[in-house]
Amino acid sequence: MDTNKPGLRHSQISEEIIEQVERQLAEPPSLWLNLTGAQILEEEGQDSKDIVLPNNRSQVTHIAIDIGGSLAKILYYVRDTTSPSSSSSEVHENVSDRGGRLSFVKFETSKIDDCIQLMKQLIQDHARESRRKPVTVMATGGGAYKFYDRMSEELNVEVIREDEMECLIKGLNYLVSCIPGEVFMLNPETCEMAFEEQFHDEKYPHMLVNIGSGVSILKVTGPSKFERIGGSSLGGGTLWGLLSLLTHASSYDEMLELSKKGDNAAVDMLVGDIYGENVGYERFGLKDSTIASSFGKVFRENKRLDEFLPEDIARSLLLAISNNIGQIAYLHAQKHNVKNIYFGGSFIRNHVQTMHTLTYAIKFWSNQTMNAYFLRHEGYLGVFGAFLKYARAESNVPVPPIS
Ligand SMILES: Nc1ncnc2c1ncn2[C@@H]1O[C@H](COP(=O)(O)OP(=O)(O)OP(=O)(O)O)[C@@H](O)[C@H]1O
Ligand SMILES: CC(C)(CO)[C@@H](O)C(=O)NCCC(=O)O
Repeated sequence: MDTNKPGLRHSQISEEIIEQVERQLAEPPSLWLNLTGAQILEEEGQDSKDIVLPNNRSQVTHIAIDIGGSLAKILYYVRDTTSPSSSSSEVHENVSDRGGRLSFVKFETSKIDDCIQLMKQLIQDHARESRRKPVTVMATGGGAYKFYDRMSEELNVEVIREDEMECLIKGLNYLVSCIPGEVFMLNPETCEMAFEEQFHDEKYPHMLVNIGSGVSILKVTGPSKFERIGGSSLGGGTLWGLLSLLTHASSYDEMLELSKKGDNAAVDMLVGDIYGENVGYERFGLKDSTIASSFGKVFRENKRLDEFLPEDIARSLLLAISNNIGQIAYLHAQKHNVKNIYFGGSFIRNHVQTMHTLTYAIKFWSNQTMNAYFLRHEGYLGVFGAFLKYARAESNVPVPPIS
């Protein structure tokens, strides 16, 4: 393990591995649930631009939504007639016992109209069969309160609100315990993913660092026992907002793409910029290539914004925010005596550089004693938790029990 302090200018990650990992994590896969188990369905994911609505053999029976400050995440449950292991033409007779598919879609919260429209369509398709029980919508996140009246009126169904932190923890604990292949670690040297069935003996306590618009840090001591031990307003919304001011990128993914090509040393002040090239402050583990001050070089360069490369700015800001969150996470874990840290929230977007920075920070500061874990459905913990609360109460949704 490299002993350099986090915040190094470059990380030696092979392009090939980055591509490999990011291809594998491109979009959150659908899940299949039935009474005896749950699994990830490895197939093309969906984005709001190419949503495939269920066909008429299937029924959307449950919808959950998590409306945050930046993104609204929808999950819909389709009681399907085909099992994942059968060919698409094979139809099972006893449909109600077969289980069903959970699909995940996200929208920008600013496009809440489109989001409500999608739910409306799913509900209307379901309602065509008058004998069916009406769909109930489970809503969480701040928007469950902000848009409650609108959703109730426009959807014309019961909307049940659930606390966002409770939902996050329910979703996390279920995904970790019940979905094989959901949780992974990143090798801090090579960035290869490591999937293991059992990462650690002690299930509790663990910590969730949820990086959404802002950051919430939760200590979890039991399946539904947790406390919010910290937070930070420097989160995903900060990166998204500042990069939309400072670069021409029009989407979050474009910003992440830019950051891959940048050299943050063009804007960050490195230890070597202060001590002299090839001279560091080794006595305290500060190499010449360590970032001494994020964006610290900008002022003395005396250049206009358009004279800096957007790629360099994107990389610098992503590193600054990820390092800061990694360090706060470590400090909270140390203070609360927690070894295993799960990182969630859409900020991560399964982006290798971000996961690497977080992993590196945790490993370095804890002297290798703490672990950083990531999840394939990182941005969907809350919406999944909201669904589980309802599914549990409803006997007709086959959800395998938590192990
Ligand atoms: N397609 C995207 N568009 C915009 N932001 C994205 C996208 N994908 C990932 N992000 C990042 O994810 C962040 C939002 O994460 P998430 O959905 O977990 O939080 P939220 O629920 O909106 O926020 P909060 O919980 O703080 O209310 C954004 O601020 C941005 O940094
Ligand atoms: C306000 C919430 C909880 C909304 O999800 C989130 O954005 C957050 O945790 N923000 C950080 C607030 C703080 O602790 O400084």
